[in-house]
Amino acid sequence: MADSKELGTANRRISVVTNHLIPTGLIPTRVDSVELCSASSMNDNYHKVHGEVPTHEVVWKKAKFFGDGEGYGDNNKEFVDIIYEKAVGEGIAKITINRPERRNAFRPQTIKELMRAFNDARDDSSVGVIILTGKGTKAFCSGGDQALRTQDGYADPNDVGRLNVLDLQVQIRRLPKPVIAMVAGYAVGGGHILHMVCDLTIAAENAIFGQTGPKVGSFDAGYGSSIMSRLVGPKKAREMWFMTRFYSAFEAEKMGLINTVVPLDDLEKETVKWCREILRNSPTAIRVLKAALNAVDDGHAGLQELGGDATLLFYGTEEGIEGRTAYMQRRPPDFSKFPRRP
Ligand SMILES: CC(C)(COP(=O)(O)OP(=O)(O)OC[C@H]1O[C@@H](n2cnc3c(N)ncnc32)[C@H](O)[C@@H]1OP(=O)(O)O)[C@@H](O)C(=O)NCCC(=O)NCCSC(=O)CCC(=O)c1ccccc1C(=O)O
Repeated sequence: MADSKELGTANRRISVVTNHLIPTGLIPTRVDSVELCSASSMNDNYHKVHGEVPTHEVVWKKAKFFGDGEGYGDNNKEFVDIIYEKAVGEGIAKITINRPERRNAFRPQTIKELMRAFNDARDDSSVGVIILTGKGTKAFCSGGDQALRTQDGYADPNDVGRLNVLDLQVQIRRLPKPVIAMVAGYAVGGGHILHMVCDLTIAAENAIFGQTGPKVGSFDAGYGSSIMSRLVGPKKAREMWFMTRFYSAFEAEKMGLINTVVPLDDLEKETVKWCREILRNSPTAIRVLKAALNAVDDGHAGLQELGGDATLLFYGTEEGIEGRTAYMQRRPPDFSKFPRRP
């Protein structure tokens, strides 16, 4: 009779073969592949060296602003629409939309606060991963607050119409750290788009995904259409937008819209585990990969982000330093010792 190690090896081989044979999208379910190839059954040096991801309880603390906090002082008690926290002793920031009575619908004020928090998390070099979530278990976010919708966007306190969520989408997309959407309950309308622009989505079993725009006289012809098409394919994206149906977490996972589904009670624990797993890896590698994964879709802006990372790395090389030093010393640079690599 085969021992568990042999079974594990056999399962892995079957998994490799089947994953090659079955076109992506037709692989039955995540559960099948996990059964075939469980990481815990792997006994190779890679797993011995890196070990298990720690699962101890995370401790959240209201975030102190890393920089000047733009008038928000040392803590964020002035935030009204969001809660901004950082994990004690680990590089995780958590930003929570805090309008549960409105299913976490956003208004211009919400977006402004979210942008301030994301900006701080970007600037704080102790932060490596950011979680975006909604307060409570009923909704991640239900999109723009329809009660405030005017003829030119969503009314701010001065009655000026704004669609500033579009700026937030760009900010998340360009932020050089992974942003993880942690979704319980509804992620619909503009809330659905917010999870799509995040790098990863971890959903609770009660999560529901969908676009409602064409029912309420709205649409997102920007990232909300193009990124969706990339995630689920052009046909399914048309279905989501044209039909305005809602999809369960399991359907969303099957469609490639999200990364994984976990029991509601485990949502934060699992999300933090994913954060810790990412945080063990090279921040520069993650940064460049995020830029690279977005580059083609984001056109010139995507190229600029990736190109900026190349410059950032080049500044740290002897070759880059020689150029600057020569300028400061008023002499021609000597690049002769630097290889012209094949
Ligand atoms: C989310 C629901 C399906 C949840 O249903 P249910 O659990 O039964 O709760 P309700 O009783 O409906 O809601 C409780 C309470 O919350 C209020 N509420 C919920 N959602 C909103 C909202 N979006 N705006 C305002 N208020 C909301 C609801 O009225 C209730 O209040 P009471 O006072 O207790 O009655 C369901 O709530 C639902 O369908 N919600 C609306 C979903 C929706 O259509 N959202 C708007 C989609 S359009 C959009 O988001 C555009 C956003 C945008 O800014 C944009 C514009 C242009 C380009 C791009 C974008 C973009 O990307 O975002």
